[in-house]
Amino acid sequence: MNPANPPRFTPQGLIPTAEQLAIQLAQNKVVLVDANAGAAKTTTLALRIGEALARKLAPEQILALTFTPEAREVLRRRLLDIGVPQALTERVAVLTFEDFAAWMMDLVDNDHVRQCRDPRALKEYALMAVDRTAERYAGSADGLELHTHSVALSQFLDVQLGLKATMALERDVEFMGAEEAAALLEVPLTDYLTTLEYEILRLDGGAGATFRGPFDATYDLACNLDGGARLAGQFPDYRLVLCDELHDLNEASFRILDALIGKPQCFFVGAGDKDQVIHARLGASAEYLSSRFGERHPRLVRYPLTQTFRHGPHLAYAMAEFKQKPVESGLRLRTEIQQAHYASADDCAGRVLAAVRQWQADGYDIDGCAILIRDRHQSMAIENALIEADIAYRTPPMAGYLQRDEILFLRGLLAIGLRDFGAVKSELVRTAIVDALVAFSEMRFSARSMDNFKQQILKSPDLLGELFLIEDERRDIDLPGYRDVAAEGTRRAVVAAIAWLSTVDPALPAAAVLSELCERVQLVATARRIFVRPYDAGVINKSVASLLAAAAASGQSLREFWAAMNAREAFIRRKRDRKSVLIECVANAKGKEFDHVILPFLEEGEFPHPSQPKRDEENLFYVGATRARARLTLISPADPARRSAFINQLRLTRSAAAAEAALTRNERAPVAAPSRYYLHAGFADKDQVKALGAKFDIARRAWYVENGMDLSPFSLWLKK
Ligand SMILES: Nc1ncnc2c1ncn2[C@@H]1O[C@H](COP(=O)(O)OP(=O)(O)OP(=O)(O)O)[C@@H](O)[C@H]1O
Repeated sequence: MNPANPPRFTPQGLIPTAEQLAIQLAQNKVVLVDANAGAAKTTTLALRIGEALARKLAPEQILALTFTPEAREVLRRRLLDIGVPQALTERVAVLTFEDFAAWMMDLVDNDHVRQCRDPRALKEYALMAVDRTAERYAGSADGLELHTHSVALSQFLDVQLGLKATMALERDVEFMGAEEAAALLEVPLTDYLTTLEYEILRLDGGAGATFRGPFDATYDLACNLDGGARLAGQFPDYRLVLCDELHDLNEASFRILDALIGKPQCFFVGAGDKDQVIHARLGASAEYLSSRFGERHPRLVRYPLTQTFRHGPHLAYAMAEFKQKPVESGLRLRTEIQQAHYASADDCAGRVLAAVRQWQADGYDIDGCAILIRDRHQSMAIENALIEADIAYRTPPMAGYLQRDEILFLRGLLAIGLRDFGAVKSELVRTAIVDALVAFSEMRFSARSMDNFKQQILKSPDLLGELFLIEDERRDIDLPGYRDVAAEGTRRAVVAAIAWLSTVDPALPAAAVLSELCERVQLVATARRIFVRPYDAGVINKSVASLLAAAAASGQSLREFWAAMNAREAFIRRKRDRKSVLIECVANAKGKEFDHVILPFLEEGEFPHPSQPKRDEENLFYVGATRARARLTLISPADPARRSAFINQLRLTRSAAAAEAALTRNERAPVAAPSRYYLHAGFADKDQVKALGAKFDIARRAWYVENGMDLSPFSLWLKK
């Protein structure tokens, strides 16, 4: 520490490490913090804010940005945790990018911009954009594939989001044809043209936004700043801007940050971990951390945060090996890394179950246990094993295996064939089944008639089969060549398959009936057509394969299997209030932490996924493994040749030896004494404690005594 520049802010409850202190005191115009997972980025940014407040910066001149509302709440909480009083914390602008952008856009918006948080409302607009695209380009653009089912609309909404996040729509394509522009931007032509129409609708042809979906405010502000930087002039006078989770930065949010940092009086501190960049599809890229900031601000200074507070040295050192970077842990915690091996998918599920049971047997709460899967198709065997063992589990809403689109589709067919849709109890699942039937049969509907049908179905589930009778209704406008011949074939195949299914004896083995059903509805070919990304289509094949395997393993008849499937769903719903194990996709676990993390299916072909960039897969594994606090269980094939290469990359033998030594070191390290003792002295006591030698901490609004002074005169006010 520089004696000429001692810290003025002393946090409550922790003693900053030398690395944290360096960041707290940094006075450079642009500071980038290269942080490891769990290395207290958020706390450190809060320390920097505390220091600014202690140096009498007005709280209104501080802006702290996050990417998610959850991260925003954590940062607010951390400010309070480290002792910034509530009244001061409330005056600091801690906002998501989207909050900040919406606030700024409000200065130029028309009245009544509709905020669409509900994806259903966005789908309405997406449908209107599809119609406009059909009207405008149906005759002129080759390769136009306009679909209006829910899967196509979701994919379209994803693509338009990606185009905005990367600011690709702002690229100069003026002299290019649409095909060429779409190829340059690496998106399907149909989605590109539909995005253009969607934006015309949304921005009322340039008059101003009429509605905004998620991320649109950020995008609109980034566009505004680009087009002459009109709003930058109206930004509040921020002297300190901070940003958490910089690894989620994309081009649109980068441009907003850049405009903020561009103000001469503004200082910036951002923290991120380039190894946690996993949202490449939303335009997140390690480039911002590694080079873009540097290009814009050649004098930026980097500070490391290597020490993790989440787990002990065993996991810290394994991750250091994995990522070939320094990771340290000062905790006296033996984070265990356990391994188990399996012969088959069912066996893998059995090992997961054993790991959960061991955790319980060791006296821990199963609420703290998370099974993090690479993809949803992997959860079938695991969910079944947990149900059989009567262990409650939770998944995010509609994210269980039985609620995957392709499984909902098959469930819908079975419901019609067996005339038993009433067996599906949840209304949410029922409407999702209708959506899946429409999507996988490549049917065409107006949104209104779909909604009517769903309403009816909720009241009389046995009408489900009628879905295929109303299909022929035209959309609101007549669109010749709107869908291709293959899609027409799918619908016919589905109708024929349903007719066949209703003649099948439900006492026949489920596995045989289901595999014939998949053939008859051309499930694989259809999936390939309706899912634009080959990756998604591939996951569907695996998912259907696991359903067939489960049916075969159960030895059940069709009727029994159908009943068991619905009973399973009811089981999960019933158990929702009990303590439960979490099943979640690794990508969605970012930013969270769990006492025990179980990573199953660590095999080549699954994790890393062969079609995805190696770096992304490595980052995903790193994110998953670093969520663990006390225990990490890695489950991989018994055959070493089939094991995920990630396991070897952890160099567990070597890292464990170093970790043992570090743990001993941590256990022997003296507990550092606090540098100050804070007093419970109110306004009425101020003259008295001041006369006794206490000092006032302006950031914490509290009186304190320096370490080393005689504390006995202060015993009345000493905090425990
Ligand atoms: N110097 C310190 N000494 C002890 N504990 C600390 C210290 N700094 C932070 N912590 C604790 O570490 C925990 C994690 O901190 P924080 O929430 O800031 O991490 P994070 O930013 O969420 O981590 P990640 O890097 O994964 O985003 C908190 O409980 C915090 O109190």
